[in-house]
Amino acid sequence: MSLSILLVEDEKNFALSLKRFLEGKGQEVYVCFDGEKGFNQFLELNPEVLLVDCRLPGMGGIELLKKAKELNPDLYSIVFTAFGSIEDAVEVMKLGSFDYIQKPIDLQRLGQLILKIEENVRLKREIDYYRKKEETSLIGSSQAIAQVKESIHKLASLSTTKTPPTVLITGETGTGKDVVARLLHRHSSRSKNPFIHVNCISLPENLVEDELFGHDQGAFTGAKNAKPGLMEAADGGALFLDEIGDLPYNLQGKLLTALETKKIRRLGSVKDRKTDVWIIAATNRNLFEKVNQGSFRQDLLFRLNVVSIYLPPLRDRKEDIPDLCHHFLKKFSIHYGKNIEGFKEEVIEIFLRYSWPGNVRELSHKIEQAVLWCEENLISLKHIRAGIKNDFNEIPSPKGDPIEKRTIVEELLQTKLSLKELESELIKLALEKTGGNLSQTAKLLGVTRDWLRYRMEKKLLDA
Ligand SMILES: Nc1ncnc2c1ncn2[C@@H]1O[C@H](COP(=O)(O)OP(=O)(O)OP(=O)(O)O)[C@@H](O)[C@H]1O
Repeated sequence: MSLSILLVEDEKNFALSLKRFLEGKGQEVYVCFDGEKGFNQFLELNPEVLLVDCRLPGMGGIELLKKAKELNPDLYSIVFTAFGSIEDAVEVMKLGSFDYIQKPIDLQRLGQLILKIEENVRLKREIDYYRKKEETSLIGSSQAIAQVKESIHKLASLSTTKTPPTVLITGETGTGKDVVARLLHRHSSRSKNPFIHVNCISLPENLVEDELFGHDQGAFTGAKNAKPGLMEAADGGALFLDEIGDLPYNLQGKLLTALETKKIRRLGSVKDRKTDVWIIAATNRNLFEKVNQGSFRQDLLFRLNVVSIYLPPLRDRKEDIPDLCHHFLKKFSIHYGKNIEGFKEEVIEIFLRYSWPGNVRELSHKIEQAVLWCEENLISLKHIRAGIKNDFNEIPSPKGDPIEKRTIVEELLQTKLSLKELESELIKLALEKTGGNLSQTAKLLGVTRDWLRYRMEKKLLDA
């Protein structure tokens, strides 16, 4: 594991020799020679460790530390001083610095401190990971989900020191591709190493290459320091390339080379670096179609598709809906501090009839919204439809469905509007929807045009 370290030290020769020493220990070190620039660099890099000299031109080391700690209280810092004043030492430790050491620096001691920090950072990453792990589980008892779980376990049992085969996860949006990618990593022998998620669609095209492969110092205007890319950051772990279908064509070749040679080359570099990254890719597009259209490389598709996992849309595995409903109900009840026991049967019935174009994500949002509105023991249709006009009001309902009809009528009765008022409101709304066209309004209401005209005239007479 390598730490990202920012070193702010005005003695140039000392700073550069320290950089070499730490890089020799496998760390990524960025150097600045004055406080002001050091702070700007800190804002840009957000390093895990700050090594800073107490006395600096421009902004002093203690002030820099104070500002950096305000922005990132988890930052590890070690402060150097040539003067060894007790007041400085007290202030530095009060600011939560990891240590304070006097110049000339004892490199062995510094090396040990860095090792300790590395251990702490590793632990923190693991804790964060386990926290995340609790949040991730693949719910569902359908045949399709059972098969996906089997694939995850098969891949996990390949506890090999070699890089596992590339996996391509396909399925419509919201079907759980991200969940599967995380589970693959979590159950694999790489679970203690990073899992890095990159959404190829959200990266601006000109930045994708830099993000994935990094750059060397001076690779382009503004590249003041070398920066490792995400392929390097995921070394030993997994890189999840989400929406891979949107990876720019010119980078597809570079990714293919990286996959085949297990080496990457930073922008502006002539040196290849070895990487051991498990690539998991996902897409909701048909990549074979993209190959036919000439926007996706066939050789890359074959390279990615060594193992493929398909997540069918929720409408094709409706038996998962009850389990998912209870899972999300529990999750959001805890989150919003509610005590809701379950769903009225009518809710599950209607959920089973809906087509869920947004898949599990849409179901999860729907339940979150219902939990927010519900102040009773059970979630009923009124909570599902509450408050907002949304697509869900258009759930296809087989004509004459007794449960649906009864629920609507019950809701209407609760409004305490008279039959006359209801009729009048219904006609008004239908007229609005058809832009005042009588024939269409009559059709919408399931009545004849003459009947509609008669009721409207009567309404005018009654008024
Ligand atoms: N089987 C499942 N069990 C539990 N939660 C699930 C399941 N499938 C999806 N989810 C949840 O649904 C939401 C959407 O899932 P996810 O982000 O994995 O979908 P996706 O296929 O990656 O979508 P996109 O293509 O839009 O990125 C997430 O909150 C996820 O936790």
